[in-house]
Amino acid sequence: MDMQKVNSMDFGEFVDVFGNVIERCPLIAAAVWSQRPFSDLEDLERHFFEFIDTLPRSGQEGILRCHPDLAGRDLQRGTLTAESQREQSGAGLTTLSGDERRRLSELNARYRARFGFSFVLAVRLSDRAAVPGELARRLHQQPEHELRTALGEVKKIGHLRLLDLLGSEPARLG
Ligand SMILES: NC(=O)NC1=NC(=O)NC1=O
Repeated sequence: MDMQKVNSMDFGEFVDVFGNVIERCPLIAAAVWSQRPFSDLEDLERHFFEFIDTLPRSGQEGILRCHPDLAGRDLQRGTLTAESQREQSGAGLTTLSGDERRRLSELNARYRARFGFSFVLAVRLSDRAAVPGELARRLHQQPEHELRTALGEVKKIGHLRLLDLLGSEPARLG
């Protein structure tokens, strides 16, 4: 998909395509649409990220709460969004042992109790073996620092999803 196509989308099309770039936060795409035209993927992405950065803390925490837990209830129930399903199964989170799932669930609960939002990690850039360790490490971060770290992961997920959507056009030979 090229930027000319993106810039010609009406509101409904734009939110249909980009509404889940930030997990379960179509509001962000709905807001960013009015910033068109976008010069390229980086420009489009910058608008998504500026929206997140300029939210009050409560809004930023709300974005984190919209993310389904890793190997959590949504995955068990099959209620993940298509993007999350691909990411979580791609990272091997659908084939955890009972013990691994219980450990992750217990760590997630401790993390949520401490910070008031879910643990978010761009699992396409990680793997199932690293998740518990990363969660345990971040569990001890200071809240202000962890909020920034978690939002950084949201942006990594968003960047990869935008690449999936806009990808690099097949090189035009000649
Ligand atoms: N809580 C999460 O980190 N969720 C997710 N990370 C991903 O990369 N995809 C998800 O659904």
